[in-house]
Amino acid sequence: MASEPFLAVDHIAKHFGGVKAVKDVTFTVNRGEILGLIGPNGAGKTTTFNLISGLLPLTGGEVRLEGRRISGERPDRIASLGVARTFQGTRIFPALTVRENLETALLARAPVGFWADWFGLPAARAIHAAIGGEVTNVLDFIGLSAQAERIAGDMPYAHQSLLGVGLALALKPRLLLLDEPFAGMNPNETAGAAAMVQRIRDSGVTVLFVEHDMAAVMGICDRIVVVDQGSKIAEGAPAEIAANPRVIEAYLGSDEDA
Ligand SMILES: Nc1ncnc2c1ncn2[C@@H]1O[C@H](COP(=O)(O)OP(=O)(O)OP(=O)(O)O)[C@@H](O)[C@H]1O
Repeated sequence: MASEPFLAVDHIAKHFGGVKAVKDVTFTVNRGEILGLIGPNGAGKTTTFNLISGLLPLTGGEVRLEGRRISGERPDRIASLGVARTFQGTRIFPALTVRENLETALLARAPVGFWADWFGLPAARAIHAAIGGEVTNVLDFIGLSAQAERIAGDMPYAHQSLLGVGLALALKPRLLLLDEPFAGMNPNETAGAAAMVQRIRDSGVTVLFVEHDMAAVMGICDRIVVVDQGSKIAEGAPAEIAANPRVIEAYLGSDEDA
């Protein structure tokens, strides 16, 4: 029998009452690849992310990470197994600085109790010192070192989006789900963020991402899965997808301008 794929999305379905947001979608993600999940508005992409990360219960099917069923587990459990994600519109702490955002994410992961932290016990100090180094690394990785002391909510959206990626990276994931990482970015920012996604993959993290910027998707994905109206309509290398008549029709038949 072939060995289990890194991530197996196996006949998943999600119905919201009468709305079949995801009907019967199956695909796999190989370890170390960048897989793009694309499709017109309302195709079911974000719902698929929510099913993989455990934010929503499945109506049918299952999701496995290295052969182990993760669907049905709580989102924090799935995160602790190495699956981190970002959100459309970002979920940063807008009143905190960039550094404080990352410290908060790293502290949430570290085994330090609230009271030990509060009283500045030596163990907590040691953890803070370790976290300082990690914050520096993540800041460097997401290209926000110069913005470390800025209030996150005051930054342009593109920078907030990078910080969202940093918060996910702070969890030291093996699989990173990025929901529209290039939204609201100009071409220069998109190029920088695309290079960052490739660096993330090169550091050993498998990446699954949803994105509307077709040039960026075509440029950095190893493979692409296309969904439309809750169903998978195509899967393949970027060049195959770009030439696929069903994909072209799905996009031309929608209001999508991407
Ligand atoms: N909580 C919900 N309750 C009811 N319907 C929902 C819910 N979430 C999503 N839907 C519906 O499910 C379908 C798929 O939505 P989803 O957000 O997954 O699409 P998407 O491909 O991510 O779209 P977009 O590109 O616009 O973000 C849509 O018809 C949407 O209206």
